[in-house]
This record gives sequence, structure tokens and C-alpha cells, in this order.
Amino acid sequence: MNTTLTSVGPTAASLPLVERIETLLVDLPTIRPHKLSVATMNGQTLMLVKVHCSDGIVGIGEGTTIAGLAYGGESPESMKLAVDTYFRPVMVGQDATAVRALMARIGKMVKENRFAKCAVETALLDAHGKRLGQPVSELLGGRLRSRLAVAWTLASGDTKTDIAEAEKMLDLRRHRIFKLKIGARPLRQDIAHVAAIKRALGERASVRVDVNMAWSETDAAYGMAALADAGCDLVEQPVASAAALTRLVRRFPVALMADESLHGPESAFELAKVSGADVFAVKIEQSGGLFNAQRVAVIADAAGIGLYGGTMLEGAVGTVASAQVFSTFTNLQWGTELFGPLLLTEEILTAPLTYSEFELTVPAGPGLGIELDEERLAFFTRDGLRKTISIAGQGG
Ligand SMILES: O=C(O)C[C@H]1C=CC(=O)O1
Ligand SMILES: [Mn+2]
Repeated sequence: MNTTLTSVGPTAASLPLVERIETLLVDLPTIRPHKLSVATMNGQTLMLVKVHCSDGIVGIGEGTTIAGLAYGGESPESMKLAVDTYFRPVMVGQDATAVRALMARIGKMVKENRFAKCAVETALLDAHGKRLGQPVSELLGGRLRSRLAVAWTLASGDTKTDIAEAEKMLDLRRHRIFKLKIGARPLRQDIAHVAAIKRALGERASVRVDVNMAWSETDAAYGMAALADAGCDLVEQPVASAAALTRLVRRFPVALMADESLHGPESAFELAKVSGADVFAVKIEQSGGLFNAQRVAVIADAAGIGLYGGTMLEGAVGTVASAQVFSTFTNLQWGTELFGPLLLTEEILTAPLTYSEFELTVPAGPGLGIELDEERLAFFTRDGLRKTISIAGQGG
């Protein structure tokens, strides 16, 4: 496709090469409607990438978005198209072991598409970890922790339902940090909702909110003061612009976290320069991959900004990729929200991830340390077995 790009890595004939790239869309239902200010999700689509290498090793990666194109510039379908059409020709025939060099090569041909890059980088790291018998965390410099605190998002849209859900999570000892999705309803109604939940849970839980940019700066000034009074610990991206975040930070006794404003190291650096947030929500997809997520974390550390491990509501593959990176962060003061697989009705791994005592265990096996259940995957793949069965059912 492009003749100006030189090959990456050593050229010895015995090196494992990228042989073939497979992509699939997997549609999975959520356990309940998930209501954000930008959209209501009833399901999640995983864009899975499999990188087949000439040594027989297959690496897996995942890209997700939130409600299709409602959250950002990429969708699962656009990621699949980008990988099939533009990434594949740049990757096939290249040294599969030189992951960073191969990502740099891709970067020359693909300027944006951070989410798709993250999926592909994950697959290359999974493959190389399997090859070396090392978890991905070790390829990223080594883990500092093997268990991660995990928040749960209360987003049913109903206060009583949310309180009951939180109580259940506390009883199960699965979560004691709750993030409430607000911003869709009138401001005062949202504040009353948060205050009621905090009153019910008291000191047993940390209550935080995510406004997903829905407020004006004036709303945010009122809202943050009221949320601080209600006992809320953290307000995530109340407004859209970084300038407005910067004007709001530290005016109220509640921490302010940036999420949508962060698109990788450059935006992290810009925000850090103006002290625009108390905390960064680092997401591997928003960052443009696992290495870039580490760069964002280093910038936060250098600027005295706290860290939180965010999610794009990934399924098991993206969640574990995130966990592998977050385990390497020097600081992770605010824990993580790596609950994505728990929001889905279907298990797609042969062995589910371990959530216990309010934490997720970071898998320790080679690569990502997980194995896909191919039969279940075939069933839920778009235009796959499920469709065939339902068409056959209709016919009979
Ligand atoms: O942080 C977001 O904006 C997206 C996401 C994370 C948790 C959740 O429920 O939605
Ligand atoms: Mn958010």
C-alpha cells in the first residue's frame, strides 16, 4: 500500500511476523439500561482484533465506545473499517515482536483513531507477552500491585433503584465506590438524587458523580458547591471545556476530575500546565493505547495530579488491558472503574475475571492472561451464529 515506509525491527527470517489480522463486532446486552447524560445504553458492541503471527501466536485486543458515536469520534464499526482497510496493510509482514516500532509505523499512516490504535496495540502486546511467557504488565515495566479497587456506576435513572443496587454491591463486597451519572435531569433534581444516595450509604461508601460535560459553567459552580455539601467526593468532567475546568478547580471542597478533556499525552500536558484538574481519569482508548496511558500517568504524577483508572465500558479484553497498565502506575490514588464486564449479561471468557473484596485481580498469566470462549463469541458476533439461528427459527 505504501512504499515509503521502511520495515521495522530486525530482519532475520526466523522472526515472528504479523501474518493476518481478523476483526469482529460482538454485540452484547447490558444487565439494565445504563443512563448517561449523552445517551442510554441497552447493549455494548465490542470490536475485537485478533493478530495472527507466523509463530502460531494470536494476540487479542478490543475497542469500544459509549453508545456508538454519542461520546466521541470513533464507533465500533469505524474502528473495524480502519483496522481492516488502513492498519492491516501497514502491519502484515512486519516483525510482530517490535511492538512500539510497529505502532510508530502505524502512526505515520493513521493520524487519529486512538481507539482503534489501542485495540491493535493491545493485541500486539498480548501476542508478545504470550510469546515471552510474561504478563503485559511486565512488558510495560512491571506491576506495582496485583489488585485494583473497582468503582460501580449507578445509572438506572431512579434514586430508589440506585440505592438498592448500591446496597447489593456492598453486601456482595464487590464495590464501595459509587459513581453516579448525572446531568440529564434539572440540576436541583440531580443534586437531590446524589444527596439521597449519600445519606443512605453514609461512610460505608465513597459517592462520586460524572456529569459527562452536561453543565454550563454557572450550573457547575452551583452544582459543585451543593455536591460538596452533600458529601460527594469527586466531580467528573462537569463542563466541556478545559478552560472552564481550570476556572472551577479548587474553588469548592470537592475534587474535580478530567475525563473527556483528556485525549492522550499532549492534552494531559496542556491541562497539567494550567492545573486544570485535581485528578485525571486515564483511559487506554482515550489515550491512544497502553504506552500512551502510561505517559499520561507520568504527566499527572509530575504535576501533582491524582490518578484514576477509567473505562470506556470495555468488555473483558479491554478491561484486562486497562488493568495491566493501571497495575504499573506509580500512583493510583482514586482506584479504578474497571467493572465493564459486570455490566454485560454474557461471559465471553473461558474463566471469568476475579472480582472480590471490592477489588479486581489483575491476571498474572502470559499476555493479557485471559482466554476467549470462542463458541460463545461465535454466537454473539454480528451476523454470526445468533442471527443464523434466529433466521432458521423464523423459517421453522
Ligand atoms: O466515564 C465515562 O464517562 C464513561 C463510563 C465510565 C463509567 C460509566 O458508567 O461510563
Ligand atoms: Mn466520565
